[in-house]
Amino acid sequence: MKISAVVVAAGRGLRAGGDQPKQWQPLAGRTSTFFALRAFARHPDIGPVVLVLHPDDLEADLAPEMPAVEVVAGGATRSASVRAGLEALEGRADLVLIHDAARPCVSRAVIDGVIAALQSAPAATPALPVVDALWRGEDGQVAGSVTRDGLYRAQTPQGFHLPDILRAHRAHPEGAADDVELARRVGLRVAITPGSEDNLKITLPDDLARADRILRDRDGY
Ligand SMILES: Nc1ccn([C@@H]2O[C@H](COP(=O)(O)OP(=O)(O)OP(=O)(O)O)[C@@H](O)[C@H]2O)c(=O)n1
Ligand SMILES: C[C@](O)(CO)[C@H](O)COP(=O)(O)O
Repeated sequence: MKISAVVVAAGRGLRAGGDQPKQWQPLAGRTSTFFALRAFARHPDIGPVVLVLHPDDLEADLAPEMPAVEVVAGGATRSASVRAGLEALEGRADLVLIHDAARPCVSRAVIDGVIAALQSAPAATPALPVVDALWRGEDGQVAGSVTRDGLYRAQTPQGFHLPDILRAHRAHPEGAADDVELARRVGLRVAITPGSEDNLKITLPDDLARADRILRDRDGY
């Protein structure tokens, strides 16, 4: 089966702050987008790879050393950006892995876990079980406990059969937090595969430094 990838990099990174969006800030000598893209571009079983950029970034010489990929313009929401990438792939792949450019430390093992699950499942996502106690807070006070049983922290790449996830996006242009949620809205069952603590999403200011440490600790990063 032909496996493609969509890497979404069209957000503005408001929660992370900084003088440019988080996916373009310096990280281990490159950028988060570089490392996220490279994980898919150098995988021997994956291609084509589509990079989704903010319209303002299309003309910018943001990444002279980027892996060779196709580029399309994203939209105002993550879902709109993903859909732009999926539309560009229509008819050219069987499977698609959808990944955040803001998750630069994704490993080959996490990617391969999703691909393996897609051989028998309609959709698959890496995730980590919640291990901490969970509370609801009100006015700075602990107001109650929430069971952690059966709760997971979602990661990417989220994997699908390309026609299925295109159908889900077209049926639900209102979008959702992630593609798993849209897939479930059209009735797809989504398998959970092993995630990794290293596969963090750069979201808040300190996350860049953490990702930097993870990448520099890897051999030949
Ligand atoms: N309109 C958008 C919004 C998000 N993304 C991408 O989706 C991924 C996950 O989104 P998130 O972490 O929420 O990124 P931002 O929207 O950029 O962050 P923030 O909400 O802090 O502004 C990121 O790689 C981001 O670039 C995108 O391609 N298009
Ligand atoms: C897709 C995702 O990375 C799953 O954890 C996440 O939903 C992306 O965006 P969010 O704005 O941080 O929810």
